[in-house]
Amino acid sequence: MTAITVDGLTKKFGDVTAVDDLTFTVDSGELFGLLGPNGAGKSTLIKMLVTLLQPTAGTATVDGHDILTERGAVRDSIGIVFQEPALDEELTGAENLALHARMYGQPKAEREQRIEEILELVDLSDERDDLVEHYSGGMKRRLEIGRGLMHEPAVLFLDEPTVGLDARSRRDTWEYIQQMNEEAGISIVLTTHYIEEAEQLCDRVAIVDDGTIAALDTPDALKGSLGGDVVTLEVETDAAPLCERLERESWVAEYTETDGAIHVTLDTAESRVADLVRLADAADVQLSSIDLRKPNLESVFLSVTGSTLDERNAAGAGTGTGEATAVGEQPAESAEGIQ
Ligand SMILES: Nc1ncnc2c1ncn2[C@@H]1O[C@H](COP(=O)(O)OP(=O)(O)OP(=O)(O)O)[C@@H](O)[C@H]1O
Repeated sequence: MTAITVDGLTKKFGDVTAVDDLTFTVDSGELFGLLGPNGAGKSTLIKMLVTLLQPTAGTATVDGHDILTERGAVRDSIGIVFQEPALDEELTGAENLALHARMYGQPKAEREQRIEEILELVDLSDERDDLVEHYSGGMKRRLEIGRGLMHEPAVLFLDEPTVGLDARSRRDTWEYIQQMNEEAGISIVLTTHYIEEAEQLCDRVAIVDDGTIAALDTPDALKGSLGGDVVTLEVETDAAPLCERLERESWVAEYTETDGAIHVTLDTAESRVADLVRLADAADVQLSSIDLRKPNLESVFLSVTGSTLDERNAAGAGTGTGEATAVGEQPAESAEGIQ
């Protein structure tokens, strides 16, 4: 089943094309990541999918409902957690969830049971009656994610779910996101500019750059597209005899020789290090060091966009809107509020 279909979706702001003719699908139950630098167009895409922004062209369906013609049904089937915190700090955790449930018109009995389930899911049962102002950053984020799940949406949108969190809270939040995806079977679309987040968490990742999708696949397939791991052998003597032997090995995808080193591309390099050392011995070539590098999404980003994500983030700083629309604060183009 398909959770989301995106068909030629485009958004222009004056001369700026924030989202440029995107077409892709998200499967039901999938944890789908939009990875890209600040200003790539991720938030704009999400805002169109959750019906907060009107597309310039194209359309999409969410849980089978068209974002242009069935806005109410789309809104009933989604949960949203934006970058900007949208909790009432002067209420307790449980009260924040109750407020949300009342807005969705959940009956009291159902609401109370759901609040306890959600608090347990995000591990905040013991803090249910503490004021949110006393929560840590990670706890607030967990409560927000839980709140997005209160009305049992089919699809949950998370815009930069771990931005501003320390490394420990980030990892904890990843665990909760994964748990919700697996246990509640909910489809999740998240945006991130953290390589590791996309790599660790997502079933499939779309690399978004300048409003377009530069690559889309599972993290493993994206990394695999680079042709394998790279082992760099630094040599103290003439490399030629070793190159001759590498030429004959079927498990060597390719090798390049630079000054004092041979870079060998191959699959599952860790299982071939001993073979490489043996070949060097047999060729009578002295090695001074061996370095093994696995491709990561950073190298994929570099390969498909021509620059690193950090370079793009630095260049894009100030070009993005820098803020997400908080829940309830819809832009002028949106006719109705959304919670
Ligand atoms: N309301 C707006 N008016 C004019 N330009 C906008 C508006 N919203 C976004 N943009 C522009 O559209 C482009 C994409 O911005 P968007 O916020 O979608 O990127 P992003 O990938 O989500 O980055 P960030 O995480 O920094 O928000 C940027 O060039 C941005 O300046």
